[in-house]
Amino acid sequence: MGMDRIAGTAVIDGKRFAAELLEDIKLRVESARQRTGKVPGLAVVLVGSDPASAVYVGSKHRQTVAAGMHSFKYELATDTGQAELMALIGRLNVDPDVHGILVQLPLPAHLDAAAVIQEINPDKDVDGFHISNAGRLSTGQPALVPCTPLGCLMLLKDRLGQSLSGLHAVIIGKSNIVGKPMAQLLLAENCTVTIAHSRTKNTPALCRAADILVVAVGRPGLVRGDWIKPGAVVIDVGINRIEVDGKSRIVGDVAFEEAGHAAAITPVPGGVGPMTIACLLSNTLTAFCRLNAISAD
Ligand SMILES: Nc1nc(=O)c2c([nH]1)NC[C@@H]1CN(c3ccc(C(=O)N[C@@H](CCC(=O)O)C(=O)O)cc3)C=[N+]21
Repeated sequence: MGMDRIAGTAVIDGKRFAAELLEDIKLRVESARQRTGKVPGLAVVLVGSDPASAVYVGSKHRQTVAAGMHSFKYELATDTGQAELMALIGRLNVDPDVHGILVQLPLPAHLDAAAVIQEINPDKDVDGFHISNAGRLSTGQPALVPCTPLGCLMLLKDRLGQSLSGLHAVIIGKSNIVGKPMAQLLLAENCTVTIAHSRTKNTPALCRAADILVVAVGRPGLVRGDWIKPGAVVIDVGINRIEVDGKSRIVGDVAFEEAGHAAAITPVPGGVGPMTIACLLSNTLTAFCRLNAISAD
């Protein structure tokens, strides 16, 4: 995989990996279309007008179409009620042209996001947020896996030569969306997994033992150079908007310029972010193939 270097450290090019994955998905979408006469379809539901969410949803729409899939966008008013949203999910669950359903988070505060997610047909839950998919992942059954940790795992395997067995992975962050599913994926790869979080007492010392360090907290520069073991692979999931000299910039959770002794690190932007969207499309194709009982390639 293409990558630049800072000193001896490889900068993992997630943007390029995601672009290559998209090309591969495009070929497999065409193959699936020829075998079934049908086209995979992704429905994205956006409630309200959060500008960042609108940008992400626009990007998802463009890439879905670029991969040869159908994209259905539902843009609902901020004051949409719970019942109305649940009814829409109910219709998408049984719509034969829809194979993936994504409800953009966060939802406005008056809506019960957990209830909405549990309403999604688990076989169409391309975010992998449904309890059924979380349970499937943690018990080793075929699941739809949350996109961000799935993308992180792909980058790690590409970097470390597929087998992660026996490596010590430390994950900072215990969210249902990144930290916990990341831990399950790495356990399934036979890593030794430690999860650190805001109440962990000796996080820097734990990190210094990590062969693989995954950081998903949302605090710019949290991880300093001396938290990183020489030769470790560092995956920075953070996306933080900060002001530098009056300009808005996006940075991760790792002090990137202090990581010169890591073997490799993902940059922000251009690392994990683009992989999240590529994995969403990959999950939509996976869902389509399972719903149609065909193989994925
Ligand atoms: N149901 C749901 N599923 C999601 O997957 C979901 C969501 N809700 N809500 C919001 C977060 C955020 N998210 C990102 C996807 C791609 C980039 C991405 O491609 N970032 C680029 C560019 C960043 C930029 O310039 O804005 C990068 O890191 O290089 C970032 C963030 C998906 N999310």
